[in-house]
Amino acid sequence: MKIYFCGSIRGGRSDLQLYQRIVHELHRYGSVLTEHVGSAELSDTGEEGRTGGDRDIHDRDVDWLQQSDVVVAEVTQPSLGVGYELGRAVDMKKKKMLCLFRPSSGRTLSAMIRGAADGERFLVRDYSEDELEKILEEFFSSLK
Ligand SMILES: O=c1[nH]c(=O)n([C@H]2C[C@H](O)[C@@H](COP(=O)(O)O)O2)cc1CO
Repeated sequence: MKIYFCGSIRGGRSDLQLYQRIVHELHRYGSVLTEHVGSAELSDTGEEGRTGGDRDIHDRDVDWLQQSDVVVAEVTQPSLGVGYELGRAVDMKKKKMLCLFRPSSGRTLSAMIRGAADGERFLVRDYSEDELEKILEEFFSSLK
């Protein structure tokens, strides 16, 4: 199973430790194409210095998105890139998507994400950090 994980980079790295935990957990279910999202070496400037620059990052990520079987996104920290990835994935029709949001952040999730939930293919799940493992287990066992 190929998993595309979305998390904020240039939108801000305050949830980095949680992304690391999610990436670690996702390895139990398949290969994580976007492991770098959970890398402590990546700051909010992103993959600077990459040959091909932002165009290359964009094209590689859209390609990975196309290859992926499922998309898991941590959407608490608002990020243009994550919103864009989710919109593109919706258009790819057959992908199953899980968006994880922490109400304890005090934020209100964008209507364009919560309002896209259909309870089937596009899931939005409010959670607290201690529920993470259980929620991922439920999600991946529902795919079998
Ligand atoms: O350097 C990068 N590498 C990369 O893979 N991304 C992708 C993966 C993340 O899920 C998402 C983050 O978007 P943003 O940087 O706008 O927060 O975009 C984004 C950047 C920087 O925008």
